[in-house]
Amino acid sequence: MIKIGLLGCGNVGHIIATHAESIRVAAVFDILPGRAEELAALCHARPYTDFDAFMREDFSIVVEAASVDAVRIYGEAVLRSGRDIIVLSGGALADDEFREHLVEVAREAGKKIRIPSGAIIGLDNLKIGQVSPPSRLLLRTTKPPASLGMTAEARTEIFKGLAHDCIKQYPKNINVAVALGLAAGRDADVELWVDPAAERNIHEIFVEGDFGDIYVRVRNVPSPDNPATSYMAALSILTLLKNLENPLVVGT
Ligand SMILES: NC(=O)C1=CN([C@@H]2O[C@H](COP(=O)(O)OP(=O)(O)OC[C@H]3O[C@@H](n4cnc5c(N)ncnc54)[C@H](OP(=O)(O)O)[C@@H]3O)[C@@H](O)[C@H]2O)C=CC1
Ligand SMILES: O=C([O-])CC(=O)C(=O)O
Repeated sequence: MIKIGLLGCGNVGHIIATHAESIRVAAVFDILPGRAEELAALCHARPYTDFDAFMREDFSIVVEAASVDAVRIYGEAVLRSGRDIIVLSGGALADDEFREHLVEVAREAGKKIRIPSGAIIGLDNLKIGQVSPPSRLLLRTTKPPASLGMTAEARTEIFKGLAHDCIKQYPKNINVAVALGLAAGRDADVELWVDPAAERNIHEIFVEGDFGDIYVRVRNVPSPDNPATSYMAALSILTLLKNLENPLVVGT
């Protein structure tokens, strides 16, 4: 059974810990002691607020479900310790210099940085963009005001531009756009909308290229404990973990 270290004891951390059937959560880490202890008790793991002590525990992979900052702070140390890392806050990799450095560290250590599909569908075959670059790659995200931590009277576009700029302004809401770009091999265009009539976190993906065109719409149920995060993101990590050691690999 794969043993994981969970970095981040918030909403996704809870879903992973309470649905961990094919994996064992050996240790959990968070800035706040109360959060780490509460989650550890739920899944019979050891709680840590000291990162070095957390890293001395016995696990082979770290699951990051914390923040863009956490990836920047701890990513390198995880890889250098000889563990793979699953990065949900993939927005951290929008910074070219940081991403290239982290990838180089992973290469030297013989370890992997895995970015799950998270709150969207289809990162697997969007990788065709690395072979045949898309002429259009747009993510239109619409969230209810609560998911964006704001109020709004009417549907309003609050950002239009490139993913690597959007993630700086909305690091808790648009990691998917950076993941999309990393898969397809070019920075995605992003429109971010707040809509008081929306009840779900909606991601619409538009792609055009030599192959034809794609339109995908994902209407995600917000997580009960953090409406910014779609419930699907936690399921995506659980699924990635469940398949890690499966010899049959489905998807590009
Ligand atoms: N790629 C994708 O598709 C998606 C990515 N995400 C991202 O996944 C991450 C987790 O989401 P979610 O669980 O809902 O978020 P939560 O805010 O509910 O939980 C994150 C937890 O990690 C803690 N944390 C943050 N930074 C650090 C740090 N530097 N060191 C230790 N602990 C830290 C937080 O503490 P505190 O509250 O004190 O900051 C909090 O307890 C977020 O970054 C989110 O944006 C979410 C959905 C989809
Ligand atoms: O969960 C979502 O809908 C997307 C999200 O928050 C992110 O990508 O950071």
